[in-house]
Amino acid sequence: MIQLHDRHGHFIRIAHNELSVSHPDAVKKILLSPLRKADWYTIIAFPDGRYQNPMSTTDPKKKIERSKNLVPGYNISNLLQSEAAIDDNIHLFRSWLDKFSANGQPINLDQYFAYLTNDNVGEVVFSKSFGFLREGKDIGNTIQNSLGHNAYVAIMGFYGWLHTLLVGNSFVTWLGIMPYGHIIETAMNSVKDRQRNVDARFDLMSHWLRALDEHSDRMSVRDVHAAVFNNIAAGADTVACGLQSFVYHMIRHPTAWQRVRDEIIGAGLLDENTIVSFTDAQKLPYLQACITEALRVFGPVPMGLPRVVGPEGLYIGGKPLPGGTIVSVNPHVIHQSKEIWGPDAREFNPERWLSEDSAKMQKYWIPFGAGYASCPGQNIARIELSKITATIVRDYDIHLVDKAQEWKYKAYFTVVPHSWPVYVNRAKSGQ
Ligand code: HEM
Repeated sequence: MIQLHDRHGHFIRIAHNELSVSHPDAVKKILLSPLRKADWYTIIAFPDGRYQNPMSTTDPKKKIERSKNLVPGYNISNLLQSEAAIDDNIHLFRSWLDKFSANGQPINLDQYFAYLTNDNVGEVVFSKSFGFLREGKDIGNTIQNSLGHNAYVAIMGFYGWLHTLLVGNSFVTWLGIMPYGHIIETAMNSVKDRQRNVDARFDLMSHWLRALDEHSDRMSVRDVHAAVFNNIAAGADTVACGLQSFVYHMIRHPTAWQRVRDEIIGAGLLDENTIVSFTDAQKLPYLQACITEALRVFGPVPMGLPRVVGPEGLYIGGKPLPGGTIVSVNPHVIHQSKEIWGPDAREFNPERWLSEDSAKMQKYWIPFGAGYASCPGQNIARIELSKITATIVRDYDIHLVDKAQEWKYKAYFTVVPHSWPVYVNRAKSGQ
């Protein structure tokens, strides 16, 4: 899509009634305005159409109404109640890195990042890890299957009727034959357990069950189930990709790696028995610039976010777009635009975020989308990315097994990189 825009300009017709738009005004005129989401989103009602949720709801007003019951849980101070549980998972993750470091064997970080982010999302949403890190394996092939789910959603969203016929119906849900096994089972059991003890911990589910208690007129237990599915589905691959992008680009820029380590040492965050806290990691401007740049140069969502032009039509860059046209804004396309970012748009350059122009650039930085439909989980992502990257850079040296090897990736609604094995070594303390 990036190459097509390079060759043919701001507007690429990608279906009979759909345009991919790369014009700099697209963020403001498409994502930041209250245009209806395209029908593709209706597939997000998983496992079937009874489980409507904010993402599957295309009408902006109804979407905002649905989100209202769920959003208070996502504020930072609530989320930080799960920080100790995230720390426990990062300790487990480090014990795997230490094992590979000790035996000198290469590690596929994509797998271990996926275990870590799945276990973290379990903790944040319903105070339960899925146990991937404890076992050091993809229990029941769940993560592999979720990749199939990711591909299915990206494609079948365009064939809603076929999806309903094949799997998106209550009969198939009742049969219980879909391959989400371990994740859905753990999630459903947790909702059931928690309904007996709403106050077990201050996690997202406790907020949602309390909202259900207070507003049973505008919410049902199915809304809670849908929110749990949705957050688990949206909250692991994405953060894992962000972590991969950070490490992959930083090990190719060793001076940036060292500069972050120096920043951490300079801030006195030297105790290797502790995981760097979110509060401390936030105070490291160069680390934050590197995370921001990793999400820009290769962010987790490479698919267009489609909206429908209202009946009055829309002008973008002087081009008239008739009412009913589907217009989509692809974060990868916007993030690679030389018109927006300059000639080094396709290079990893964290310094751009420390320049005077960074505030102007921020409005084109859309890894989490933008506007009324943007990612509600971005604070969770920021907490995880800040803590995990700071701890890894402080504690490890990482090298590609084959310096010339580029990663490979599978791109659906989210993109999942793989095949870039590395050696990890414990860093000498304070260097
Ligand atoms: C770096 C990590 C992440 C990125 C880049 C990301 C990006 C996105 C994007 C682009 C969307 C769709 C916006 C649209 O349709 O216009 C989205 C939606 C969503 N994300 Fe994230 N996300 C991340 C992490 C998370 C996490 C950690 C969670 C929760 C645990 C989460 C939960 C959700 C949910 C529930 C939706 C659908 C919400 C709605 O439409 O109201 N995301 N995310």
